[in-house]
Amino acid sequence: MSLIVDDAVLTFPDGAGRITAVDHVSLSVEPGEFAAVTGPSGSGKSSLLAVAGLLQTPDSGSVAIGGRVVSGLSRKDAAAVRLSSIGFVFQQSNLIASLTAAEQLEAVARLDGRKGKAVQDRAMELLEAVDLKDAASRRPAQLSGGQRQRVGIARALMNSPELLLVDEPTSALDSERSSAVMRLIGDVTRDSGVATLMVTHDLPTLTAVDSVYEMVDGRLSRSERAEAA
Ligand SMILES: Nc1ncnc2c1ncn2[C@@H]1O[C@H](COP(=O)(O)OP(=O)(O)OP(=O)(O)O)[C@@H](O)[C@H]1O
Repeated sequence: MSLIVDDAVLTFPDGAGRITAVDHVSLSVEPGEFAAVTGPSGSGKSSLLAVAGLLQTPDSGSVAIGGRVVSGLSRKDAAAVRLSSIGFVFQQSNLIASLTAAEQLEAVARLDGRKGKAVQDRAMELLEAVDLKDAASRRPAQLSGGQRQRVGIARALMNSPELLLVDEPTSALDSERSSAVMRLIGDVTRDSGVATLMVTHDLPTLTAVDSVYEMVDGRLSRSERAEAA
């Protein structure tokens, strides 16, 4: 299994008490599996992604990536795991305005201490996978919203992560572009063997996913929609 969340609990201070954002959640995602979590606003979806992405340490329970328990690491070690093993795709593509599409990807490798021809080749290979090879030298202002999101997806795969975490990737896109981005995430998940966990409100596009979970009040359950998807 690429991702195993085991009985995770995450609480936040709330006035005199605490609010339970993630309530005894267990979940596993296999290599090449595209799993989606839906649920109402405030149900804990982003908190679950933050736990899986080592941005929040659970109060109890554990997170394992590629068979290694990674919850409870020091900040420095958690940052190293994030860089080497986890790709993030956000609601907005969060690209750097001054860099070309290829440079956005190369910058990630540089953070990991890698540069040169192998890195440039990997960036071009990924831009080709998201159908943007011809746009490699364009800057974000010269790309459409959907193209920017595709650069963001390619960038998240640059360090060949075991786990891809995706937060509402289509909230800024119209329905046609949303479907294309979903299909693309499904394709790269299967082709690269990464385990993908996505949070979304975007129910119509869930046909592209392998498994669907629903989060309500911090608790996660397998959705009946999984059968339909
Ligand atoms: N940093 C924080 N401090 C305090 N409370 C928080 C914090 N982050 C989230 N919460 C609370 O935890 C609960 C779950 O929030 P979360 O953002 O995970 O939900 P969500 O399902 O992702 O919502 P949305 O769909 O609106 O993004 C909410 O009650 C929220 O107010």
